[in-house]
Amino acid sequence: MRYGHSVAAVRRAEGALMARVAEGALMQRAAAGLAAVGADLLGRVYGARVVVLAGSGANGGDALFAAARLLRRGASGTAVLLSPERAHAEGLAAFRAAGGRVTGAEGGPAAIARADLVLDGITGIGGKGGLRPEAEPLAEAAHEARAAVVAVDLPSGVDADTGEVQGAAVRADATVTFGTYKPGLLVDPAAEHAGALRLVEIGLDPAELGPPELEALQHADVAALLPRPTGESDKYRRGVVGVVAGSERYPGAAVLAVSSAVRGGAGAVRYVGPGGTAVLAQHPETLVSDGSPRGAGRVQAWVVGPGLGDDARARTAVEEVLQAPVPALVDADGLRLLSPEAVRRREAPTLLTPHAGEAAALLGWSREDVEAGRLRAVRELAARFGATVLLKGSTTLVADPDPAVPVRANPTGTSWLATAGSGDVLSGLAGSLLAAGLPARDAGSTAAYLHGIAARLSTPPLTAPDLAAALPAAWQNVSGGA
Ligand SMILES: NC(=O)C1=CN([C@@H]2O[C@H](COP(=O)(O)OP(=O)(O)OC[C@H]3O[C@@H](n4cnc5c(N)ncnc54)[C@H](OP(=O)(O)O)[C@@H]3O)[C@@H](O)[C@H]2O)[C@@H](O)CC1
Ligand SMILES: [K+]
Repeated sequence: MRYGHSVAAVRRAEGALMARVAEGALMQRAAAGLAAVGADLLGRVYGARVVVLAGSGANGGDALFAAARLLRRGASGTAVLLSPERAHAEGLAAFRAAGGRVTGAEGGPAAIARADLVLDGITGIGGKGGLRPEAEPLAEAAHEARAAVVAVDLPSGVDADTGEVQGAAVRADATVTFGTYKPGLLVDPAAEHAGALRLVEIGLDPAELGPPELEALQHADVAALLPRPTGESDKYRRGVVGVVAGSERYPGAAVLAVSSAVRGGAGAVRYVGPGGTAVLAQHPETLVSDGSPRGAGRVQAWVVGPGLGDDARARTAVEEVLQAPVPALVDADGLRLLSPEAVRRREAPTLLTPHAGEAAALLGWSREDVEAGRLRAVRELAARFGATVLLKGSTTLVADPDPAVPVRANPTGTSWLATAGSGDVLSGLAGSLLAAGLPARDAGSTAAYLHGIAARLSTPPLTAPDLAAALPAAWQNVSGGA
């Protein structure tokens, strides 16, 4: 698991640690880790040209000390100081002593254009708002240069706690972060600025850090969560998932949601709706009925919404699913038809799976506001509906209704997932995991993880059926065949 802690938690743990170690020791640990990543990216340090973008805080200090280490191994270097009179004094002295040159912001773009490596030490967790105007041309030049850009702790200009980006921010190829991940590194739009993530341990005490704001599953976490049949299992004990999807107008959504539900860990899939013939043609193992959910027989979880349309039948289906005493996933058209009150009244878990546009409609926000403030949006939805909410996107987020429970951010997303029917595949899969007994946050985050891996294993440009077909391979890839 990767954990993302708030700036307040990092400051608290840093304060406790600083009281126990020699002054400057933490910065040296950070600089050593940063220099090692820089050396890795350069391949050959001797003769390489390193540029440091140094703000006035400790973030600039880290970058200057790291550059000094590279200079001592034969690199040449220029520090671009954003406020020359307030640069980190010890870092600057070490950099100069190692032979580094110094310039003001105006000399930055020319130096960056010739660089092999740019260390972005403008701001770290002390940064407020986007980049200031004097730093913007430097971020721009770094983005355009051929140099590898390494962000120190965070890409400067992104919000560490929320992942929001107000105005300009540095775009890095890699980010070396210290002690713990920050939520912003795992949530878009900031995550898009961070590139590959590297964590450098500096000795922060987990007890001082406290619970994380955010978590990102890794392979081993997902492998441990995936349901596995035992000797005692039969199809009913493994869970039956009911899928209410598709309509005369959109029969394809039914087939897609079922195609992932049958591959999602439940023992059987019950399909309810007018698409039974199309579903059976693709998945003869499905139990089909064209009545309404209430009369369809027992299930351990319902999925309602993909391609459902909005006629009277669709409305009744959503109502009946929300009245059922089993976990329910509501997606797509189901989100337009649900009554918030009916969701709040439920005792069994509810998982809502909106994309940004649907989330905006549910919240009464603009789509742009949801996209810019994804963490805020998903938490707000979970609180308002008293439900688990999966907000789709390149970093899909899953929030529990209890605000003390960390939000899960999915690290496996890819832009190839932005394809028609991809959401239907995700709902069938997550519903199947719910029926197999996973709690809603685990079902949603595990489904998002596998969905992303399936996309990565498929040959682009991928289609939704490819994605469903790749789920067994994704499952194997994550669980190592176990
Ligand atoms: N956590 C740990 O254990 C360890 C942390 N370490 C490191 O310390 C870093 C935090 O350092 P920090 O607290 O000195 O703040 P930092 O991020 O350098 O920036 C503050 C300066 O930036 C300025 N500034 C603000 N906003 C701005 C903007 N939008 N655009 C431009 N400038 C802006 C502001 O200046 P002012 O407002 O005074 O002009 C202020 O002086 C942390 O990220 C990590 O790298 C490591 O050394 C090892 C141990
Ligand atoms: K930075």
